[in-house]
Amino acid sequence: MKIMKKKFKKMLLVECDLGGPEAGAALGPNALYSLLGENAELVDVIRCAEISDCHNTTPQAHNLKEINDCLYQISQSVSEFFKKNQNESLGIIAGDHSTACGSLAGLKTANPDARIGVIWIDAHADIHSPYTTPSGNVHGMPIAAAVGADHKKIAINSIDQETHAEWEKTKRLSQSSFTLNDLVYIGIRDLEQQEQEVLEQHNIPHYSVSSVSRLGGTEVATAALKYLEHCSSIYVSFDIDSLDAELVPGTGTPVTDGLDAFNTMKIISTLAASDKVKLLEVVEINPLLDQGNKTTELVARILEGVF
Ligand SMILES: NC(=[NH2+])NCCC[C@H](N)C(=O)O
Ligand SMILES: [Mn+2]
Repeated sequence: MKIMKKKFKKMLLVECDLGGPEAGAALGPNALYSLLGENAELVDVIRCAEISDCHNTTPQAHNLKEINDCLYQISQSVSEFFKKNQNESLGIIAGDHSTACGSLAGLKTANPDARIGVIWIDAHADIHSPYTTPSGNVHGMPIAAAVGADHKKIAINSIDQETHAEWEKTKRLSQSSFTLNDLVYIGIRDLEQQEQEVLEQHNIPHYSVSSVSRLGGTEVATAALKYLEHCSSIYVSFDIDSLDAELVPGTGTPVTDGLDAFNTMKIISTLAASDKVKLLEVVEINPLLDQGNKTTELVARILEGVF
């Protein structure tokens, strides 16, 4: 039997569902981890507060106070890992997408001089701020937090004092780990007007689902890596709602007309093969919404050979 050498053998779990519309995504990391087999080595488990314990005093960014506590822990854990294991890679399985800016902050802290590129595989652009969010859900905001953007010129919300104070803290914790010049999207198809404007203004490249079907996952991933050629480290965020809604019932914000499993597997394996890809994060599995274990099992299969 051929023993495959998996790139992301060391795993961090982040159990958080404070950033999405409902509870359950905090159970995703364990559900997926339990399918990975004994080769996956756990480096840390970070548990965020439970929704029922949050007072939600930040109406334009729900539960942001508790999410900030979580971001701090993630950033510490990730930076410690990379300081100790300079040439290694880390896999993260997180709950909702709100904590991704914490992972990026950790990578940045460990390598302050690195120019970090980001490949964001998602149905959504997740580039809102509390000033532009339609829902107040923080899982729609991690990119704005990571780059330190408010988008005040295109605001639709005025934000209260506490939301303001916590958002300032989120941006501080996120440490401007990268810039919008070093971002590529794959699979996005459900964006608000404000997000469209930000993407156009910054000329952020995105590969649509139809371009992935036309060109193939390998070619798209290769092109994304090429676009980020000048970056020294790359972070990949894989939101499972990038996949077609039919394939992933166990996620909080499913969107139709998404990626197929084969091309997604090609994208992930091509990205993972790049030495520059240091962090691969998988998010938004919600076992409470799943049909049996259909979603988690599919994601585990997509990650086979990588995680
Ligand atoms: N990571 C996610 N699933 N994000 C969904 C965001 C949906 C919508 N754009 C919002 O901000 O509420
Ligand atoms: Mn997302």
